[in-house]
Amino acid sequence: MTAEIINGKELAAELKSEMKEEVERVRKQGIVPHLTVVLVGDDPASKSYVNGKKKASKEVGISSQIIELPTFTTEKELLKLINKLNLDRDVHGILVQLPLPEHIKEQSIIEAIDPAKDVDGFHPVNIGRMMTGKDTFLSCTPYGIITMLKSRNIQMEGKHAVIIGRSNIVGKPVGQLLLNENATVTYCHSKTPDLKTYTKNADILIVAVGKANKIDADYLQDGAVVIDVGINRLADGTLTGDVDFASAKERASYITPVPKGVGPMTITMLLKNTIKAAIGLADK
Ligand SMILES: Nc1nc(=O)c2c([nH]1)NC[C@@H]1CN(c3ccc(C(=O)N[C@@H](CCC(=O)O)C(=O)O)cc3)C=[N+]21
Repeated sequence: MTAEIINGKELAAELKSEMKEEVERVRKQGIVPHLTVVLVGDDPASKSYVNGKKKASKEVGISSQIIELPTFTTEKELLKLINKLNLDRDVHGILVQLPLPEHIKEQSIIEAIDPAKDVDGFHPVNIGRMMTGKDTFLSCTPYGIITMLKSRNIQMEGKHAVIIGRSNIVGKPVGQLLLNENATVTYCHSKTPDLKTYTKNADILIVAVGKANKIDADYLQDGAVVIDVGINRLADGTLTGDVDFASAKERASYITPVPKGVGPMTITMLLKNTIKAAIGLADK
């Protein structure tokens, strides 16, 4: 079997053109959706992601601002800024780019953001709402993954979804969303012995391990749906996922590439959350 490729960049473009119209509509009601991105330090990868967010916001008519702070910014200073942004009625979405420098406790920053402006969906209140299946801001990568599956009408109900990786921003929440869709969910991680026993039984395999080309066709059941969340930059500068694409696509039914897969969808869901935040806050 040769898999159908789910191109995240193309799907993102379709969704962005729909969102552009929605932004035009809300702008007519006097709401100008605004996203503030806070970047602490000068990690080149973070800078490039943040610029991607700014560019995508512009494409759909969302106003955005990047606040760049030096690495030596203290936790207290950052908390003060967040508090100011929480109170600013013109700011609808607040995103603090992760990872933060080591001297800043990420969790205190995440918990300081007003849940109504938490377009990343990382605040414990929003995670709790997601777990209980309530309307909320879904974390962007998991939300993007579910949107990719739905775009191809891939059935989740009753299917065995296996997730490799248990991070708070990808693995754990994507499992919850799949469970909400009535999939049977198995979490695997770096301490799981004999990974193949699990992956071989996966109808849907979500790979978020951060190791280039770790999963090849040998790990897959025939016809599996393979979602590659990895972004690994090789020594020669090329970007590759956690899945050996050339090998896996010969056994999968659907597969997402890297680049042009989950990454562009992550940014697109952030825009969707920002519009939702703007509409939600306007009612307050
Ligand atoms: N608070 C916070 N929220 C995030 O959502 C967040 C974060 N911190 N920290 C880092 C990760 C990573 N992330 C990506 C988004 C888009 C691409 C993306 O668009 N990638 C392109 C390639 C981009 C390139 O060429 O470098 C692609 O896969 O086609 C990748 C990675 C968001 N993150």
